[in-house]
Formats: sequence, structure tokens, C-alpha cells
Amino acid sequence: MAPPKTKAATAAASSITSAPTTTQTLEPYWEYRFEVPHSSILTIKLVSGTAEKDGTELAPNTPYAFTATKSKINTWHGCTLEITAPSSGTYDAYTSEPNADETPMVSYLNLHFKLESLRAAAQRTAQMGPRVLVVGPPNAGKSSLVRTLTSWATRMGRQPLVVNTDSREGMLTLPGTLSAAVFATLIDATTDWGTLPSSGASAIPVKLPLAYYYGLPQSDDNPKLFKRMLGRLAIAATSRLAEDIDVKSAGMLIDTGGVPAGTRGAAYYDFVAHIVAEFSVNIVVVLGSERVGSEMQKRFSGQITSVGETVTVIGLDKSGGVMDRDEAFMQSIRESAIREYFFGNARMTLSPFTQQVDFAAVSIWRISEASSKTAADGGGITYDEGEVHTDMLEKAEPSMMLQNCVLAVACASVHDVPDNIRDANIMGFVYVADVDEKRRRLRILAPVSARLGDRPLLWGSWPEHMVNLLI
Ligand SMILES: Nc1ncnc2c1ncn2[C@@H]1O[C@H](COP(=O)(O)OP(=O)(O)OP(=O)(O)O)[C@@H](O)[C@H]1O
Repeated sequence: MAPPKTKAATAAASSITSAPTTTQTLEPYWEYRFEVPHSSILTIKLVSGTAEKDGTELAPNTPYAFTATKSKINTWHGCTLEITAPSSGTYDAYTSEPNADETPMVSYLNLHFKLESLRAAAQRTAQMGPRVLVVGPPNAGKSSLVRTLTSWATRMGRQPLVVNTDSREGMLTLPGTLSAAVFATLIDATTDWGTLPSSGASAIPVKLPLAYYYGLPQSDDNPKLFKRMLGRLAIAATSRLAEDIDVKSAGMLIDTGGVPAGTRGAAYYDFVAHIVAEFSVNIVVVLGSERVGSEMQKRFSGQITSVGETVTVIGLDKSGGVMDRDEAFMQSIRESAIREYFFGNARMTLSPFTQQVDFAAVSIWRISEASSKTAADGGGITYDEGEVHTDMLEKAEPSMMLQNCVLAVACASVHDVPDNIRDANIMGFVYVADVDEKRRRLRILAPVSARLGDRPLLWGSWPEHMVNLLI
């Protein structure tokens, strides 16, 4: 692939305050890249031609409102967009103007067609379709690629199972979780993955994820628990494939967190190997890094999966448009996800159900970081799995520490043994709005008007405390 033209790389960026409606014409393969902060809403309308956002086609003459996002609209055949700037607040936008040889989108489309032919063959023989794992450095466009491949697959009438193994970001649920969902209908273009199931009715069918709560941001914060949760998710995903022939032939698309810098990389490769084995991955896509690509080749190329196929490793270029999202931006995204979970969004306001619960009536289980992570030879990190140093779950007494925390509600009973509570998927989340230590009571917010009953609550540190949810 030829390097991108300077024109594309240096396309002008604009920071506009309260600008009026403008039109933007895109030639084939061009992208309109934009960045909208939390406080602004940018509206984009397709007035002619065809355009996509992460594989989802934009409907003509329909306003799409974007907030708290960094993304792009691309076109294969050219289009005209009508852009309405925020009435208050700012946004940044520019056009990237590559030709067909210069955009990685063409290689992503080729990958899609390769997957399609594998799915068609799997359908004919009632076998499993491709299980694709996407890896690469942070901010390489991994989630965007998984989303795009998902949208393209659903547009062909496929029903892929999409798996998120990056607990820093939630897929159709809050961060802190590992989740899987079948995508059979289009993804709401104004969101990353679609409306959260708690947000009620939506014009686009809501996807229901199966989620496990890990409760920590990094996979190596508690490696034993992380692997355990991956294993649970893999069992659930594999049985979902087994019970539905359409999902089985469409296969899986698996997103991962980025390869961490420095010595934590070794542990990351260990987790990738675990995912490859547990989900019987047969295609590893490496995005935007020759170094990671060569590591993956070394480890997986030619390896035989549990169902007898050979693992293929494919390297793809990263898009020059992928944007860094700093910690402040990511935190604002997490906050809006929590807010949406309990209070809905601009299209649907929700009023969460509040309940007062005695300390004695709740069963809270704390997820902690592993206490020992030891540096190993060669600068890597190993975890001595033989030792009992990672209590995966510990019973916790309610205290002020719970104030403003989000807790996951386990799909288990307080009478279950701790192992079953740890292994359970989650039903949803509650928020601890208040802790009254004197009267030994908690004020708890839930998205639905249901009592907690005998459900155990899982208490992690991710997503982090959110102090201003009720303000
Ligand atoms: N071509 C593009 N133009 C503009 N923005 C883009 C483009 N591709 C991706 N982005 C945006 O860049 C950001 C980072 O992309 P993405 O989330 O796909 O990366 P990632 O590799 O999954 O990141 P992480 O390592 O944090 O999981 C996202 O906000 C995404 O929408």
C-alpha cells in the first residue's frame, strides 16, 4: 500500500464555536473525522451519496447527533454531508483525502470478504465460522475494526457473536465487565456499540449482552480472576454458538485491550494465548504494529486449534485517523455510560428506583488486585499461579468506602458458595448513593424497580467512584 498523500496527513483541523450549518463533500474513500467533547452536540446529515460510520450505513436525510466521541464518517462512492455545529461548545473536524491505495479501509473490506467466504463455507457444512481476534497497541483502532466487521457482517444477514475482553471499556454494559452479544441488527451509529439495555425502548433493537464482572481496569491487576472470567465467557460463547446455527456459521469477533508498554507486555501475550485457546481462535488480526505482528506469528502461526484448524495471523495497517483518547476523555466517557445506565439519555429519560437497605440484608463481595506480581527474568512479569496469593473474592462488610460506588449484581444467590458467586454472570448494576453508618443502612439506586432480594453484590474498583452522579 502506498503511503498516504501529504494532503491527507496535513488536512486542516478546525476548532469552531457555534458555527452554522455547512456542507462537506467527500470524494470516494475520503473520511470526515471529528472530535466532539462531552459538552457539545455535533449533528451530521447525509444529503446525497452513501456514507458509513464504523460500517453502519447512514440513512439519507436523517440527522445523527454525536456527543463525547472521536470518530469518522467514510464513503466508498462519494457523498455530501450537512454538518450542524453545536449551538454551544466546540468540536474539531477535518477531512482525510486518500485514494483507494492509501486507505487501510480497503484492506479491512478485503478481510471482511475473506471472512464472508469462510462463513458461507461454514454454513454449507454446518461448521463453526471464523473466530477472529483483533490485537494491537493501544489506540490502534481495534474496537473500530471489530465494530466495522460486525456491521458489515450484519448487513450481509449474518449474526456474529461479538466478544469484548477489554474491561477498561464496556460493550453494551458498563466498564469493568467482559461481555459477549450476538449482533443481528444494525448498530446505532451515534453510539459506540448501541444503546445500553437499561435505557429502555429504542428505534434500533437493543442487544442484550452476557456479562461477567471483573471489576478492575487492567488484565494483569488480578491475572487469576481475569483468566477465570475469560474462561466463563468462553464457555458461554461456545454454547451460544452451539445452540444457534446462524450464530455458529457467522463465528466470533473478539476485541482486546491494547498491548501495554514495557514489562507488562509479556503478561499480555500470556492473556492473548489464553483467549486464543479458550475461544478456539483461528484468525489473529494484528493492527498497526510489526513488532506485535512478529510476536503473534511466532506464537500462533500454524498452531492447530481445538477443532483442528490452522491459526492464521494477519497484519493490517492502522488508520492515520485513529485518535488518542487521554485519561480525562476516557473518564468522561465512563461517567456518561454510568449516567446513561441509571438516568437514560437524551432520547429516553429514566428515573432510577431508590431503596433503603440494612447493612445486614446485603451480601457484598470485594474484588481486589492480586497482592503479588513479581518481576521475572527478561523484564517480563510472571504470576505464580500455584500460590494462594490471589483471593479472587472476599466477603466485605458495608462501610463508608462503598459511598458512590457502582456494584454489580451477580446472577446467583447469597446462599451460594463463593466460587459460584465469583463464576456467575451479572444481571446489572446498582449505585450506592449513601451510606449511613449510624443507622447501618445503604441508599441504593437501581435502574429497575426491583428489590435486591438475595442477590450478592460484587464490589470492584472499576468503574471508579462516581461522586457527582446525583448532581
Ligand atoms: N479513521 C479514523 N478517523 C477518526 N477517528 C478514528 C478513526 N478510526 C478510529 N477512530 C477513533 O479513534 C479512537 C480510538 O479507536 P479505537 O477505540 O478503535 O482504538 P482501540 O485500539 O480499540 O483503542 P484501545 O486500545 O483504547 O482499546 C476512537 O474514538 C475511534 O472512534
